[in-house]
Amino acid sequence: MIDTSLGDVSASDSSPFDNALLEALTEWMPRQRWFGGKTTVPALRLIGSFDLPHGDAEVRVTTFLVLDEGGQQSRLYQVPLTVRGERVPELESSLIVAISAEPGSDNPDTDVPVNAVTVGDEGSHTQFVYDGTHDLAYSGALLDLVTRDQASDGTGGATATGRAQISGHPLTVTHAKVLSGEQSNTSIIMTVTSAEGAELTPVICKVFRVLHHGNNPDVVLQSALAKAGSTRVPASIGSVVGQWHDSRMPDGRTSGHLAFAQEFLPGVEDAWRVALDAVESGRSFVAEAAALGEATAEVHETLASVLPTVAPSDDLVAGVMTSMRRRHGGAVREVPSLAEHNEAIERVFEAAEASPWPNLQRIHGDYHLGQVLHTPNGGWVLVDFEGEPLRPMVERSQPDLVLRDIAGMLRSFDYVAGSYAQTHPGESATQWALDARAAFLDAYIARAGLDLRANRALLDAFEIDKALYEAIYEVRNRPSWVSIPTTAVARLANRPRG
Ligand SMILES: Nc1ncnc2c1ncn2[C@@H]1O[C@H](COP(=O)(O)OP(=O)(O)O)[C@@H](O)[C@H]1O
Ligand SMILES: O=P(O)(O)O[C@H]1O[C@H](CO)[C@@H](O[C@H]2O[C@H](CO)[C@@H](O)[C@H](O)[C@H]2O)[C@H](O)[C@H]1O
Repeated sequence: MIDTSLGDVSASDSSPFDNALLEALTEWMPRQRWFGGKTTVPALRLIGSFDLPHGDAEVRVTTFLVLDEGGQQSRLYQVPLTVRGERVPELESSLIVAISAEPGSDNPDTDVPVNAVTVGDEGSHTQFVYDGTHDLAYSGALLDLVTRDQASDGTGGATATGRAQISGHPLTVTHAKVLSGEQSNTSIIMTVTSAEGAELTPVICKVFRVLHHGNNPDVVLQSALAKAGSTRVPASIGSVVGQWHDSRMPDGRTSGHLAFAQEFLPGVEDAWRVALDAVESGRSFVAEAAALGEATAEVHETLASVLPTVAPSDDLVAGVMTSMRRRHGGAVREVPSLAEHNEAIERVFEAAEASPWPNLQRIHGDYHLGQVLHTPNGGWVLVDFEGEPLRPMVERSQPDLVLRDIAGMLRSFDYVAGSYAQTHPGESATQWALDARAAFLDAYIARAGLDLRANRALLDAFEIDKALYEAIYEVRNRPSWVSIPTTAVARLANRPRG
């Protein structure tokens, strides 16, 4: 259990309204996709909150920073809320709670609905609390904070500060919609106009749900690439940095990214969908995989030129191998059938450890087909540089080996074949995946000048490591898919080696 003494809103600051709301969030948060502690009842504590300035006096736009101490590891969540005196029919499905207070009373009569639509007892002092990410008022206030470099000081020492990357361009949000799907954060797609009323390229603003100390690699890496003029990421618009109390820090405070806004590329498909369409219709993916290999090498090259790189000292190599072995142990605990390959895996790890290693540098970190978008004119564009959600944030922010990204994408081609075989019994897309793999590697090697095949044990070790990660991910999230990575572990660990 980590030290969770983050500090909190002092008893005198914490109003009956806050307490009632926290009780409602205890019911509501576990039903949200981004909530991580699925197996335990949350134990929530409010550690701070801040309001965002905006023009509508009828609505309060606020954000609660809520610590969940219910699981093995505490998690700090960002929960944007809007509070309105009137019920809004269009926001009905985003209603979290209605809280009624007698005028002048310290003890509000709280109505915590079992689900968001069974709210009763609405008096003239009822406050309707909505999931802010679905309320246009929140989107407008958030983008204002970013593009106007505004700041907000809140309770419990919490603050939020906008950092525009395009200066002098205040934007008005005219429409906003939360991106649907299985996301670990909440992304809002915003239709925006300029100060003169002209409709501009839409914006996607990712609201980070689980907060971490330090800079988020998604913001750092995409901003650095965009600043370097790379067209392999969407243009960056800006970010929000938060501060909050954390008694584990020397000065009792910490900071981290709260949100990231970038250009939204409308009508694009991710490479996972493009690849599935190809395999379903019997089309090769060789040309697309080659272009992806080249785009990947280009992004790695840019990252190495604008962010630190480091030579593979014995200590660094040992650190990476320790983390691989730790993951191997964890995967065997969660998927015991993997144990039959323990010795073979260890042999690959030992061979990898003894191999020559390239320099370490910043990388994507969780690279797979779902993280790449196909744009009609610009080819492949990469998103979501946050790293593997199951890996600690400090590790994700360190220089690493490009082989981790390469292995991630190679695993993804295998996943296409694996998912195809599941839905087409008796058929195989193995050759389709092998061809895509060869084309990706050839193009990467040609552009980067790094012969990934010359040192096969190192690449095998990273592929095994990724497949072990996937086995853990699948057993926790999609148990019917776990055979895709476990079959790969068996194949890679026992591959004949000269
Ligand atoms: N700039 C963008 N333009 C168009 N679509 C995007 C953009 N950024 C993200 N997406 C879409 O949103 C999905 C989720 O974004 P992602 O950054 O992966 O969020 P999460 O961290 O929550 O998984 C992506 O797979 C992609 O389909
Ligand atoms: O949520 P993220 O996109 O950051 O990544 C997590 O979820 C991915 C699944 O959506 C998972 O990717 C695995 O499944 C993909 C097919 O759905 C496949 O293309 C990837 O190769 C495979 O790793 C990813 O591992 C996980 O971190």
